[in-house]
Amino acid sequence: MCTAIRFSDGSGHLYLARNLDWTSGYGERVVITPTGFAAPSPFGAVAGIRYAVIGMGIVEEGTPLYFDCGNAAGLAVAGLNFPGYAQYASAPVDGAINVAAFEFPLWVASQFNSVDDAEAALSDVVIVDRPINEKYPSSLLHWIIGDATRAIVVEYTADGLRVFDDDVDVLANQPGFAWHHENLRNYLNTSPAFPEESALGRARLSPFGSGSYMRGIPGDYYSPSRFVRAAYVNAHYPDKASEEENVSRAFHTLQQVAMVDGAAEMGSGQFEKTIYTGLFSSRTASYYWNSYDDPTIRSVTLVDHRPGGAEVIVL
Ligand SMILES: C[C@H](CCC(=O)NCCS(=O)(=O)O)[C@H]1CC[C@H]2[C@@H]3[C@H](O)C[C@@H]4C[C@H](O)CC[C@]4(C)[C@H]3C[C@H](O)[C@]12C
Repeated sequence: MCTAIRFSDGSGHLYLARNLDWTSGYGERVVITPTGFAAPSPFGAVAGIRYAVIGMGIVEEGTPLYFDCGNAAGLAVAGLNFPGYAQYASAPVDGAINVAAFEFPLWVASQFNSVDDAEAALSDVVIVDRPINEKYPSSLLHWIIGDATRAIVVEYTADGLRVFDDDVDVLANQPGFAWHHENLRNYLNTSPAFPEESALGRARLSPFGSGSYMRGIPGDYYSPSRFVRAAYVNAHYPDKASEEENVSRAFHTLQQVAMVDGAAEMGSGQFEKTIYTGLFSSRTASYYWNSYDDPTIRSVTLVDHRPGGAEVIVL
C-alpha cells in the first residue's frame, strides 16, 4: 500500500512525500526530465517540458514513468494504487486533453506550477488506458497533487474524472478519497492533549503518560487506518522552518505508516513492505529518499543535473 502527505514550511515551499509499499520494486531510480526533452506523449498532452521534473520512476520506451515527482516551480504529484475503483477511458476523446495513465505525473509536473492551474486544466482532461507497452499494462491509480498552499486528489472512475479538495493533505489507497474524509469523523475524540486527572466512582485516575487521547487512532496497515494515522500525525506536527527539520518531519511522519516485512500478506502470498520513502522539497528542488534495505536518506538536487538539457537523466 502507499501513503502520501503534503505540508509546507510556512514560507511558500512545498513538501510532498510518499511511501511506496509493495512486495518488490520495479528497478526505480531518481529520474530527471529536463526542459529540452521531447516526450513521446501518445496524444500530445506533454507537448513540451515547461518545468524540469525530478522524482522516482523508471524509463521505458524512452519515456520517464514517474511514481511521484515535482518541479522547481513548486508543484508535486504522487500516484497510489486504486484498483477496484480506477477506470480510465478506453480511447482518446476528440477535443479533450488526452493524457495516457502512465504519463499523468509527468503531465502534471511538467506543465503546471500550482494546484489551481492544474485543477483548471483537469476539467478538460480524459485519462486514457493506453499502456506504454505490453510489459506494463496501465496501473490503476489515484493521485495527490500538492503545492505550498493546498492539495487535491484526482480520481478517474466509471463516473469519469473527479477532483477533491484534500484539506487534510493525505492520501492512501482504497476506497475513494470521499470515504476516507468522511471516516475522519469517527476520530473526533482524538487529540494530543494531556488529560486531567478524572474521577470514576471514588477513584481518582491519572494518565500513565502522554498519548492518552490518541487512543483509538488505528495502528494497523489497512488503507483506511493509514489514512487516519497519517492525517493525525501530519496535522498535529508543529510547523518547521528549515529544510533539515522538514525533511525530518516527512520521514518521521511516513514512518508512522510504513509497512514492515511479514506483517501484511497480499493476495499473491507475498508480503508488502515499504520499498522506499520519497520526498520532494520545492525549497531546494530536491528529491530525498531511502529504501527498506538502506534507511540512509539520500538526496539529489535538480540544478546539479542540467535541468535545461535534452536527455532524461537516470541517477
Ligand atoms: C505498485 C505502486 C503502487 C503501490 C501501492 O499503492 N500499493 C497499494 C497496495 S494495495 O493495492 O492497496 O494492496 C504503483 C505506483 C506507481 C506505479 C508505476 C507507475 O504508474 C509507472 C508505470 C506505469 C505502467 O503503466 C506500469 C508500470 C509502472 C512502473 C507502475 C507500476 C506500479 O503500478 C506502481 C509502482
